[in-house]
Amino acid sequence: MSTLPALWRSSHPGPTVVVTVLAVVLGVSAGLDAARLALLGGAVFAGQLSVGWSNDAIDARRDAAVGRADKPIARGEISARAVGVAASVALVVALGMSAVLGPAFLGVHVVALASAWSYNAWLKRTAASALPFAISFGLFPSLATLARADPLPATLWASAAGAMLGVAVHFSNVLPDLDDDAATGIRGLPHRLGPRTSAVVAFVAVAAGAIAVAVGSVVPGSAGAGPAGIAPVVTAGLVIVLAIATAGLVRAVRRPDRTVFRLVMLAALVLAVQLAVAGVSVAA
Ligand SMILES: CC(C)=CCC/C(C)=C/CC/C(C)=C/COP(=O)(O)OP(=O)(O)O
Repeated sequence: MSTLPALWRSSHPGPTVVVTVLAVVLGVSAGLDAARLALLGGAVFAGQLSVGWSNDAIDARRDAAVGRADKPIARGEISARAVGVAASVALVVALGMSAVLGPAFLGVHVVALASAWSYNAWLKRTAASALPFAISFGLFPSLATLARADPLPATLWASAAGAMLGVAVHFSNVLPDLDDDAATGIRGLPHRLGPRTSAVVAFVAVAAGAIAVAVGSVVPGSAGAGPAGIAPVVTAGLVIVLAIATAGLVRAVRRPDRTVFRLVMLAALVLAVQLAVAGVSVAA
Protein backbone atom coordinates (compact mmCIF):
# COMPACT_ATOMS: atom_id res chain seq x y z
CA MET A 1 0.00 0.00 0.00
CA SER A 2 1.59 3.30 -1.11
CA THR A 3 -0.85 5.73 0.54
CA LEU A 4 0.92 5.93 3.90
CA PRO A 5 4.42 6.55 2.49
CA ALA A 6 2.92 9.18 0.15
CA LEU A 7 1.10 10.78 3.08
CA TRP A 8 4.31 10.82 5.13
CA ARG A 9 6.32 12.40 2.28
CA SER A 10 3.58 15.00 1.85
CA SER A 11 3.94 16.11 5.49
CA HIS A 12 7.35 17.81 4.98
CA PRO A 13 8.89 15.01 7.10
CA GLY A 14 12.33 16.58 7.59
CA PRO A 15 11.16 19.83 9.19
CA THR A 16 8.37 17.97 11.02
CA VAL A 17 10.84 15.63 12.74
CA VAL A 18 13.44 18.33 13.41
CA VAL A 19 10.90 20.74 14.97
CA THR A 20 9.48 17.90 17.13
CA VAL A 21 12.96 16.91 18.33
CA LEU A 22 13.69 20.58 19.10
CA ALA A 23 10.49 20.80 21.16
CA VAL A 24 11.41 17.69 23.18
CA VAL A 25 14.98 18.91 23.76
CA LEU A 26 13.69 22.29 24.97
CA GLY A 27 11.12 20.44 27.10
CA VAL A 28 13.94 18.50 28.82
CA SER A 29 15.76 21.80 29.34
CA ALA A 30 12.61 23.29 30.87
CA GLY A 31 12.43 20.38 33.36
CA LEU A 32 9.27 18.63 32.14
CA ASP A 33 8.33 15.23 33.58
CA ALA A 34 7.94 12.25 31.21
CA ALA A 35 4.17 12.59 30.79
CA ARG A 36 4.32 16.30 29.93
CA LEU A 37 7.29 15.69 27.65
CA ALA A 38 5.31 13.04 25.73
CA LEU A 39 2.31 15.37 25.44
CA LEU A 40 4.53 18.24 24.26
CA GLY A 41 6.21 16.04 21.64
CA GLY A 42 2.86 14.61 20.49
CA ALA A 43 1.15 18.01 20.27
CA VAL A 44 4.04 19.58 18.35
CA PHE A 45 4.38 16.55 16.04
CA ALA A 46 0.64 16.59 15.21
CA GLY A 47 0.73 20.37 14.74
CA GLN A 48 3.66 20.13 12.35
CA LEU A 49 1.90 17.36 10.39
CA SER A 50 -1.16 19.62 10.06
CA VAL A 51 1.01 22.52 8.81
CA GLY A 52 2.95 20.33 6.34
CA TRP A 53 -0.13 18.57 4.97
CA SER A 54 -2.21 21.76 4.65
CA ASN A 55 0.71 23.35 2.79
CA ASP A 56 0.76 20.57 0.19
CA ALA A 57 -3.05 20.38 -0.08
CA ILE A 58 -3.30 24.16 -0.68
CA ASP A 59 -0.34 24.16 -3.12
CA ALA A 60 -1.57 21.06 -5.04
CA ARG A 61 -2.58 22.83 -8.27
CA ARG A 62 0.57 25.00 -8.39
CA ASP A 63 2.86 22.02 -7.66
CA ALA A 64 1.17 19.98 -10.43
CA ALA A 65 1.48 22.88 -12.89
CA VAL A 66 5.28 22.94 -12.52
CA GLY A 67 5.60 19.13 -12.17
CA ARG A 68 7.17 19.14 -8.67
CA ALA A 69 8.81 15.68 -8.47
CA ASP A 70 9.11 15.90 -4.65
CA LYS A 71 5.36 16.34 -4.13
CA PRO A 72 3.26 13.13 -3.82
CA ILE A 73 0.05 14.94 -4.83
CA ALA A 74 1.64 16.38 -7.99
CA ARG A 75 2.97 12.89 -8.80
CA GLY A 76 -0.56 11.45 -8.53
CA GLU A 77 0.36 9.19 -5.60
CA ILE A 78 -2.32 10.61 -3.30
CA SER A 79 -5.25 13.04 -3.70
CA ALA A 80 -5.25 16.62 -2.44
CA ARG A 81 -8.51 15.80 -0.67
CA ALA A 82 -6.94 12.94 1.33
CA VAL A 83 -4.01 15.16 2.36
CA GLY A 84 -6.45 17.96 3.30
CA VAL A 85 -8.47 15.58 5.49
CA ALA A 86 -5.25 14.35 7.14
CA ALA A 87 -4.29 17.99 7.85
CA SER A 88 -7.64 18.62 9.58
CA VAL A 89 -7.42 15.42 11.65
CA ALA A 90 -3.85 16.25 12.70
CA LEU A 91 -4.93 19.76 13.70
CA VAL A 92 -7.71 18.38 15.92
CA VAL A 93 -5.25 15.92 17.54
CA ALA A 94 -2.72 18.74 18.09
CA LEU A 95 -5.32 20.97 19.74
CA GLY A 96 -6.67 18.07 21.86
CA MET A 97 -3.21 17.20 23.21
CA SER A 98 -2.46 20.90 23.73
CA ALA A 99 -5.63 21.33 25.80
CA VAL A 100 -4.42 18.60 28.18
CA LEU A 101 -1.29 20.69 28.83
CA GLY A 102 -3.42 23.63 29.96
CA PRO A 103 -4.99 26.86 28.63
CA ALA A 104 -1.74 28.85 28.36
CA PHE A 105 -0.08 26.13 26.27
CA LEU A 106 -3.22 25.71 24.16
CA GLY A 107 -3.53 29.47 23.55
CA VAL A 108 0.08 29.89 22.43
CA HIS A 109 0.02 26.76 20.26
CA VAL A 110 -3.21 27.98 18.60
CA VAL A 111 -1.52 31.31 17.72
CA ALA A 112 1.62 29.52 16.44
CA LEU A 113 -0.44 27.15 14.28
CA ALA A 114 -2.80 29.89 13.03
CA SER A 115 0.26 31.87 12.00
CA ALA A 116 1.69 28.83 10.13
CA TRP A 117 -1.62 28.07 8.39
CA SER A 118 -1.90 31.76 7.39
CA TYR A 119 1.48 31.38 5.66
CA ASN A 120 0.20 28.37 3.72
CA ALA A 121 -3.11 29.97 2.77
CA TRP A 122 -2.03 33.52 2.02
CA LEU A 123 1.13 35.18 3.36
CA LYS A 124 3.61 33.04 1.37
CA ARG A 125 2.59 35.03 -1.72
CA THR A 126 3.25 38.42 -0.08
CA ALA A 127 6.17 40.60 1.09
CA ALA A 128 5.18 39.60 4.65
CA SER A 129 6.07 35.95 4.02
CA ALA A 130 8.72 35.88 6.77
CA LEU A 131 6.33 37.20 9.43
CA PRO A 132 4.53 33.90 10.22
CA PHE A 133 7.90 32.16 10.61
CA ALA A 134 9.08 34.86 13.04
CA ILE A 135 5.81 34.63 15.01
CA SER A 136 5.50 30.82 15.14
CA PHE A 137 9.15 30.15 15.90
CA GLY A 138 9.31 33.13 18.28
CA LEU A 139 6.54 31.46 20.30
CA PHE A 140 8.14 28.02 19.97
CA PRO A 141 10.44 28.15 23.09
CA SER A 142 7.41 29.16 25.15
CA LEU A 143 5.67 25.92 24.17
CA ALA A 144 8.31 24.06 26.22
CA THR A 145 8.07 26.35 29.25
CA LEU A 146 4.27 26.64 29.15
CA ALA A 147 4.02 22.82 29.19
CA ARG A 148 5.33 22.88 32.78
CA ALA A 149 3.02 22.27 35.75
CA ASP A 150 3.85 25.92 36.65
CA PRO A 151 3.60 27.49 33.18
CA LEU A 152 5.95 30.37 32.37
CA PRO A 153 6.76 32.18 29.11
CA ALA A 154 10.26 31.67 27.69
CA THR A 155 12.90 34.36 28.17
CA LEU A 156 13.09 37.21 25.70
CA TRP A 157 16.47 35.84 24.54
CA ALA A 158 15.08 32.41 23.76
CA SER A 159 12.07 33.92 21.96
CA ALA A 160 14.29 36.23 19.89
CA ALA A 161 16.52 33.30 18.97
CA GLY A 162 13.45 31.29 17.94
CA ALA A 163 12.19 34.13 15.74
CA MET A 164 15.62 34.47 14.11
CA LEU A 165 15.72 30.75 13.42
CA GLY A 166 12.25 30.91 11.87
CA VAL A 167 13.34 33.70 9.53
CA ALA A 168 16.47 31.70 8.61
CA VAL A 169 14.42 28.58 7.87
CA HIS A 170 12.06 30.54 5.60
CA PHE A 171 14.81 32.28 3.63
CA SER A 172 16.71 29.03 3.05
CA ASN A 173 13.71 26.75 2.41
CA VAL A 174 12.46 28.68 -0.61
CA LEU A 175 15.89 28.86 -2.28
CA PRO A 176 15.59 25.68 -4.36
CA ASP A 177 12.00 26.58 -5.39
CA LEU A 178 12.51 30.14 -6.67
CA ASP A 179 12.08 29.26 -10.35
CA ASP A 180 9.00 27.06 -9.80
CA ASP A 181 7.49 29.72 -7.54
CA ALA A 182 8.07 32.46 -10.15
CA ALA A 183 6.27 30.32 -12.73
CA THR A 184 3.20 30.05 -10.48
CA GLY A 185 3.12 33.67 -9.28
CA ILE A 186 4.47 33.13 -5.72
CA ARG A 187 6.40 36.27 -4.69
CA GLY A 188 7.31 36.12 -1.03
CA LEU A 189 10.04 38.30 0.50
CA PRO A 190 12.93 35.95 -0.52
CA HIS A 191 11.66 35.95 -4.12
CA ARG A 192 11.74 39.73 -4.11
CA LEU A 193 15.29 39.81 -2.67
CA GLY A 194 16.78 37.06 -4.88
CA PRO A 195 18.66 33.84 -3.99
CA ARG A 196 22.01 35.18 -2.81
CA THR A 197 20.63 37.98 -0.64
CA SER A 198 18.14 35.48 0.80
CA ALA A 199 20.90 33.02 1.67
CA VAL A 200 22.89 35.79 3.36
CA VAL A 201 19.79 36.82 5.36
CA ALA A 202 19.31 33.16 6.41
CA PHE A 203 22.79 32.78 7.84
CA VAL A 204 22.92 36.24 9.42
CA ALA A 205 19.61 35.36 11.13
CA VAL A 206 20.83 31.98 12.41
CA ALA A 207 24.07 33.53 13.69
CA ALA A 208 22.09 36.31 15.42
CA GLY A 209 19.91 33.63 17.05
CA ALA A 210 23.00 31.81 18.34
CA ILE A 211 24.45 35.03 19.74
CA ALA A 212 21.12 35.85 21.43
CA VAL A 213 21.07 32.47 23.20
CA ALA A 214 24.74 32.72 24.21
CA VAL A 215 24.39 36.24 25.58
CA GLY A 216 21.06 35.50 27.25
CA SER A 217 22.25 32.36 29.01
CA VAL A 218 25.68 33.59 30.11
CA VAL A 219 25.44 37.31 30.92
CA PRO A 220 25.07 37.63 34.72
CA GLY A 221 21.71 39.05 35.73
CA SER A 222 19.96 38.28 32.44
CA ALA A 223 16.70 36.35 32.77
CA GLY A 224 18.10 33.13 31.35
CA ALA A 225 21.49 33.24 33.06
CA GLY A 226 22.74 29.91 34.39
CA PRO A 227 25.65 28.95 36.62
CA ALA A 228 29.06 30.36 35.59
CA GLY A 229 30.29 26.84 34.66
CA ILE A 230 28.03 26.65 31.63
CA ALA A 231 29.89 29.43 29.81
CA PRO A 232 32.35 27.09 28.00
CA VAL A 233 29.51 24.83 26.80
CA VAL A 234 27.45 27.75 25.54
CA THR A 235 30.50 29.31 23.91
CA ALA A 236 31.39 26.00 22.20
CA GLY A 237 27.84 25.78 20.83
CA LEU A 238 28.07 29.34 19.57
CA VAL A 239 31.38 28.60 17.83
CA ILE A 240 29.87 25.50 16.14
CA VAL A 241 26.79 27.43 14.98
CA LEU A 242 28.97 30.25 13.64
CA ALA A 243 31.16 27.69 11.84
CA ILE A 244 28.08 26.08 10.23
CA ALA A 245 26.79 29.54 9.28
CA THR A 246 30.13 30.41 7.69
CA ALA A 247 30.21 27.14 5.72
CA GLY A 248 26.61 27.80 4.70
CA LEU A 249 27.45 31.31 3.51
CA VAL A 250 30.29 29.99 1.35
CA ARG A 251 27.99 27.30 -0.09
CA ALA A 252 25.16 29.81 -0.58
CA VAL A 253 27.27 32.25 -2.54
CA ARG A 254 28.35 29.43 -4.88
CA ARG A 255 25.03 27.57 -5.18
CA PRO A 256 22.04 28.50 -2.98
CA ASP A 257 20.21 25.13 -2.86
CA ARG A 258 18.69 22.59 -0.43
CA THR A 259 22.08 21.99 1.21
CA VAL A 260 21.83 25.54 2.54
CA PHE A 261 18.44 24.68 4.08
CA ARG A 262 19.93 21.54 5.69
CA LEU A 263 22.83 23.55 7.13
CA VAL A 264 20.37 25.97 8.75
CA MET A 265 18.43 23.05 10.26
CA LEU A 266 21.72 21.58 11.54
CA ALA A 267 22.59 24.89 13.16
CA ALA A 268 19.13 24.92 14.79
CA LEU A 269 19.72 21.45 16.24
CA VAL A 270 23.13 22.46 17.64
CA LEU A 271 21.48 25.43 19.35
CA ALA A 272 18.83 23.23 20.99
CA VAL A 273 21.38 20.63 22.09
CA GLN A 274 23.55 23.47 23.44
CA LEU A 275 20.64 24.60 25.63
CA ALA A 276 19.90 21.09 26.88
CA VAL A 277 23.53 20.12 27.63
CA ALA A 278 24.15 23.41 29.41
CA GLY A 279 21.01 22.78 31.46
CA VAL A 280 19.88 26.34 30.85
CA SER A 281 16.25 26.93 31.67
CA VAL A 282 14.59 28.94 28.94
CA ALA A 283 11.80 29.94 31.34
CA ALA A 284 11.54 33.63 32.25
C1 LIG B 1 6.03 26.29 15.74
C2 LIG B 1 5.36 26.26 14.43
C3 LIG B 1 3.91 26.02 14.40
C4 LIG B 1 6.10 26.51 13.31
C5 LIG B 1 5.63 26.48 11.90
C6 LIG B 1 5.86 27.81 11.19
C7 LIG B 1 5.60 27.81 9.70
C8 LIG B 1 5.25 29.11 9.06
C9 LIG B 1 5.69 26.66 9.00
C10 LIG B 1 5.46 26.51 7.52
C11 LIG B 1 6.27 25.30 7.10
C12 LIG B 1 6.08 24.88 5.67
C13 LIG B 1 5.04 23.87 5.38
C14 LIG B 1 6.86 25.38 4.72
C15 LIG B 1 6.76 25.01 3.28
O1 LIG B 1 6.68 26.18 2.58
P1 LIG B 1 6.66 26.29 0.99
O2 LIG B 1 5.30 26.03 0.47
O3 LIG B 1 7.22 27.63 0.72
O4 LIG B 1 7.68 25.19 0.50
P2 LIG B 1 7.41 23.87 -0.36
O5 LIG B 1 6.92 24.35 -1.69
O6 LIG B 1 8.77 23.22 -0.44
O7 LIG B 1 6.40 23.03 0.34
